[in-house]
Amino acid sequence: MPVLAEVPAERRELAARVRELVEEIVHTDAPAADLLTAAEWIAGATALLRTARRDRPMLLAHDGGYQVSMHSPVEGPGNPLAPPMTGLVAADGEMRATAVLSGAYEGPPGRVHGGWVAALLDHAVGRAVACAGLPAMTVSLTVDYRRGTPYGVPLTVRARFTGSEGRRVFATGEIVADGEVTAEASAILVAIRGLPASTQDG
Ligand SMILES: CCCCCCCCCCCCCCCC(=O)SCCNC(=O)CCNC(=O)[C@H](O)C(C)(C)COP(=O)(O)OP(=O)(O)OC[C@H]1O[C@@H](n2cnc3c(N)ncnc32)[C@H](O)[C@@H]1OP(=O)(O)O
Repeated sequence: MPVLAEVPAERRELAARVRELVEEIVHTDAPAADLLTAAEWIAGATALLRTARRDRPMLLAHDGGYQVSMHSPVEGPGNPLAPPMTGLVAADGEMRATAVLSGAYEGPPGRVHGGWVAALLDHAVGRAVACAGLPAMTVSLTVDYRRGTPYGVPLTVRARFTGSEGRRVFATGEIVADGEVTAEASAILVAIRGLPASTQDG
């Protein structure tokens, strides 16, 4: 699988602008005519991109010294669905990254939707075990929501490999906002044979 030397700046830029767009869509009180005008502009941009559509998303690129899944919906700097994760550090079975989620991720009022909290943690445990040399898929994820996870502020996402038994791989993780743990996870993953060695990089 080819790995790009870096995330193309234009892809990062496009995804960032779409994230802003999504945030404004959920906050705007613009009149109906302006909503329709914006919808037409967006349709134009979509049509432009569709003229050069790939069959599959482009996957891996280097970013800040690490291989990232460029279009992952959680960490991907090129995917506007992803918050994304930044400042990734992953080595020896431990990972840490930062994510800032906008109001577009709201679940309970003023707080991040629990499904997105779980997505961050699922991704984090996958990252942690991959950088322990055991690329694996989650088969069980238990999340304890300790307090509301705020949006609009930096969240520290951490996870670590805690052991393995046969093909089962174990990991824990947590999200920290303003020095307080908001959610904790424990996960069981199953090691996948035959994944490319690149997925074992930090
Ligand atoms: C690629 C990009 C790279 C980018 C650069 C690197 C970045 C790298 C980080 C990326 C991070 C991504 C993070 C994404 C995180 C997801 O999104 S993971 C996706 C969500 N998970 C899935 O889709 C998995 C769905 N499940 C499956 O496909 C199948 O269960 C699996 C995983 C293939 C395993 O099936 P299987 O091979 O038939 O194995 P099976 O015999 O059922 O189970 C194996 C063992 O696990 C146990 N087990 C199975 N299920 C359970 C369970 N629920 N509870 C407890 N034990 C269980 C079994 O009892 C068995 O134990 P033993 O008998 O061996 O002791």
